Amino acid sequence: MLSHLRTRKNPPSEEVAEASESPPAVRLRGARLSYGQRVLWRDLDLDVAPGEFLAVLGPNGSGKTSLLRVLLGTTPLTEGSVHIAGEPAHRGNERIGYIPQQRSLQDSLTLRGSDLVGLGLDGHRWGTGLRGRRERAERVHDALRSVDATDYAKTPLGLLSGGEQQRLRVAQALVSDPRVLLCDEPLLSLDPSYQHRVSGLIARQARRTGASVLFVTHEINPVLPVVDRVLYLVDGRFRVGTPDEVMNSETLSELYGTEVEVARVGGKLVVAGAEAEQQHHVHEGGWT
Ligand SMILES: Nc1ncnc2c1ncn2[C@@H]1O[C@H](COP(=O)(O)OP(=O)(O)OP(=O)(O)O)[C@@H](O)[C@H]1O
Repeated sequence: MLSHLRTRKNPPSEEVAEASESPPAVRLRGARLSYGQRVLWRDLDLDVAPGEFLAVLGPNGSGKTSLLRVLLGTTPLTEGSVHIAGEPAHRGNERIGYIPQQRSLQDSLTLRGSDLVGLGLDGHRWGTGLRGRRERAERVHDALRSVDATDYAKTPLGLLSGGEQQRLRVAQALVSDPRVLLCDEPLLSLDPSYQHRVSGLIARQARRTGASVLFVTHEINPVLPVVDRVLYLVDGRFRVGTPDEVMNSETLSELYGTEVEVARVGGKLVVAGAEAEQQHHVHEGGWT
C-alpha cells in the first residue's frame, strides 16, 4: 500500500487547520467487506482528514458504493472497524452529507427543488420562531444559489432534467454543512461546465468548513485539480496515495494485473489498457 501521507493542492485555512487537530473525519482499520466468497476489499486502513478531498476510483462492481454504505452505517463491515469523527459509523448520522448515485426523481411530481434541499436540514434544530424559520429559508436559498438552481426551485422535480435534479441533490447534501461529504458519481448528468462547477463547489466547501470529501467517480479528469488523494479499488486490491503516486503506469499495471499505460496529455490523464480504459472512458462525454 502506498503512503497515507497527505499532500494538499490547497493549503488549509486557519479554520481547517484547527479542525485537523480533531480525530480523522473518517477512519477505517483492517476493514474487509465480503459478500459470500467474494471479497470487495480487505486490509483497508484509511484516514481521511478534515478538509481532504479523496477521489474513489475503480471498475464497475469494485465496491465503491459499498464503501460509502459502510460509512453511512447501512452496510456492516465483515471485519475491522469504521469511525466517523471518532464515533463508530451508524445510520442517520447528521455529520454526513450524501449525494446518492443518480436515480430519476420522475415520480416526485409534487415535491419541489426547495423542498428537496430543505430536507437536507431535517433533524437540525432551527426553532419554530420567525428567526429560526428565516435562517432556515436563507440556508436553503444560499444552497440553491450555489448550484445555480434558484430559477427552477419551485418547479416540481419530475419536470426537471437529470442535470437540474443532480444540482439540487448537491445543494441538499451541502446545505447542512456536514463534516463528511459522501458523493456517489455526482457528476453524472452534468454537462462539462457544470461538472467543473460542481466539483469546484464541493472542494471549496471542504476547504471552507473542513468537511472531508469521498468522491466516487469513473472519470478523474474533471476533479483532478482539486483531488488530494486517490483510493483506487480493483478486484479486491487497492492503492491509496496522491494522484501522481497512484495514477501512473507502474501502479495501475500492478493493480489491474495487466499492462496499463498512463500518460498526461494537455493536463489530462489518459489511461490505456483494456480494463482500465473501460473504467476511465465508460462515462466520458457530455450529458445534459
Ligand atoms: N447486499 C449485497 N449482497 C450481495 N452482493 C452485493 C450486495 N451489495 C453489493 N453487492 C455486490 O458487490 C459488488 C460491488 O458493488 P458496488 O455497488 O459497491 O460497486 P461499485 O464499485 O460502486 O460499482 P459501479 O461502478 O458499477 O457503481 C457488486 O458486484 C454488487 O453486486
